[in-house]
Amino acid sequence: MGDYVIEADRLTKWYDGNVGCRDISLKVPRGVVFGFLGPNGAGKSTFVRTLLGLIRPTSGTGSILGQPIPSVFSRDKVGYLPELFRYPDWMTGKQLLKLHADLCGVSRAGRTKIIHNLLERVGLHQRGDEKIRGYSKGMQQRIGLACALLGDPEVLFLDEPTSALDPIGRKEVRELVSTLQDEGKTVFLNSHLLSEVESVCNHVAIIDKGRLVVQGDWRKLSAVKTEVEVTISGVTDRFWEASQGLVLNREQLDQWEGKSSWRVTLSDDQQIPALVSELTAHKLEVYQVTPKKQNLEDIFMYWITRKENVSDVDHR
Ligand SMILES: Nc1ncnc2c1ncn2[C@@H]1O[C@H](COP(=O)(O)OP(=O)(O)OP(=O)(O)O)[C@@H](O)[C@H]1O
Repeated sequence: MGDYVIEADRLTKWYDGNVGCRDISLKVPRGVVFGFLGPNGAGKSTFVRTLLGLIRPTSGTGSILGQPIPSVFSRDKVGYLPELFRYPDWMTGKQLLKLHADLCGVSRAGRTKIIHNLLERVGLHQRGDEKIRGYSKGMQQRIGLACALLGDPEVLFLDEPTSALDPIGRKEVRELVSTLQDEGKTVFLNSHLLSEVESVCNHVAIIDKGRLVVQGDWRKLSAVKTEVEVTISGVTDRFWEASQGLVLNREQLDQWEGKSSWRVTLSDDQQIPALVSELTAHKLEVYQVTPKKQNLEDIFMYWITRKENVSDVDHR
């Protein structure tokens, strides 16, 4: 089996002439948490459902765990939490898990313990005997997560796993995802919550209007110039003129008691020492030099709002 757990080659799905996802090629290495991102309607769920064999691709190919899709073998080792799910609400949480255990062939021996552990894992251990109709949305999402984990899958597809959860629940699911990764599982995570994706994923793919825009380690996808906040005193126009080659742009943020703070744009972070040297060479008093850290949201917005779509494929 290759190093890639999920592979797609130009996977395409059209719905009656409307694009669902188009020409998406990607490779997900084993053991990573892979963030699959895109605005509403970008084609994330379509891509996942196509990979899972729930809908037929119009063209292109894919494989999970080395098995071409759709494959019964790979489904056996895959857990899936769909975005829109509805469970029989007359069942209790435990009954639902027993039903799913039957469906995915979990052996009867040890089943009670497995279900008990799963309920504990998703924070529902005291609510397993209650009917699902009495569950809150967040509890329904937790029981869905437990269903996805039944059968101890090697690969998990989680479509918006925290959309109904409160901040505590989100933190718990983040921790659960990290634990799953520690156990060697591969997690394919669709989410709009970029701050969450940022904290659990290194690898991401961003799609828009059905097409892949970019993929790779999100910290390396930054194509935005470096921004630095500086607080100085004694700055003159002469200084800015002298540093034209270095400072690509500047914006004054504040001014008080002879000091001023600026947001300065440099071509990259290698230029920060040069900026500091330039400031001191001009005998300016430097109170603060703080590079602005880019978060996943900055990077997402950059790639989604830029004019031309360029694929930067990085499978490391
Ligand atoms: N069953 C369907 N029939 C027709 N069009 C569909 C169907 N499912 C999705 N689409 C269309 O395909 C496109 C991609 O939808 P999809 O649900 O895959 O996007 P998404 O990125 O998962 O969106 P969201 O973040 O809002 O869940 C949208 O234009 C959507 O309207």
